[in-house]
Amino acid sequence: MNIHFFKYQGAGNDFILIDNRDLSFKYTDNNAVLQLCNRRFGIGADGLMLLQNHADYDFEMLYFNSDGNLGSMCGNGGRCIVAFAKHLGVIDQETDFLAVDGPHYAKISEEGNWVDLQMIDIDTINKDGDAYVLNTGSPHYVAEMQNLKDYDVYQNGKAIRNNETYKKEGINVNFVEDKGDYLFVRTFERGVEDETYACGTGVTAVALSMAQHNHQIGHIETPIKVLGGDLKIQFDYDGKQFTNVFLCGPAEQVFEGEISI
Ligand SMILES: N[C@H](CCC[C@H](N)C(=O)O)C(=O)O
Repeated sequence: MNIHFFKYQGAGNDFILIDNRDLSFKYTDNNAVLQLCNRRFGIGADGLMLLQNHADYDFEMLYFNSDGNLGSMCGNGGRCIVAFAKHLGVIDQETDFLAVDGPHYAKISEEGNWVDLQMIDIDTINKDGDAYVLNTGSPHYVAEMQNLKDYDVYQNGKAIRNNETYKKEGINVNFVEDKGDYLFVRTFERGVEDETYACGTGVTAVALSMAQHNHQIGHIETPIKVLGGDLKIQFDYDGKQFTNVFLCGPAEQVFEGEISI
């Protein structure tokens, strides 16, 4: 099968994008996604997304982790697929599309490389020891620490993701250092089973957890730095519920090509 693909990245979280409105890409076989995402033998990416038609929405997003399995919601992927939809002429500057965790509204800059993506409302944040655990479309564990720059995110993230509590379903593990003006975040992602340069649902989970932790109420804007760049989270918090949650950041097309599998 010959596949025409596009490569996108959002703050260094990188994805293969395929226009599958004609349903020509058959995804019954995990191995195809695994092979395409492989950084040595394929194109290389943290995940693969299909843009498909949907009767009630501008388009539907299907997201696979680089291990070949259908993932839960991917925030940076969501931002990238909005940029891709604009590139294809499927949308203009605003959209309502469908993802695995439900409908999402997003708006995109005129240049097509900055996307504000609305995330699901959140009303439950649990604790695991000192860490926060919540689902922002994907499950996340959030632990605060110092000297995050030098921390072994791979070994420690992997150990938490595979402990007795999380082993079966898996979890994305986020470490956060409060730098005063911004939060510095590093994430070990399930489904990639490695540290990635950014995780959109992860930094969203971090921003909400830190607001609860610091007893912040009202309209909150949280600047975030990750290994691959800068992101911003905006939301309203009344002490119980997080609403109008937006993940804002860059989404860039890197290249396009053909590959046969
Ligand atoms: N990188 C993604 C998260 C992918 C979710 C995946 N790792 C899973 O838990 O299935 C993001 O930007 O939100």
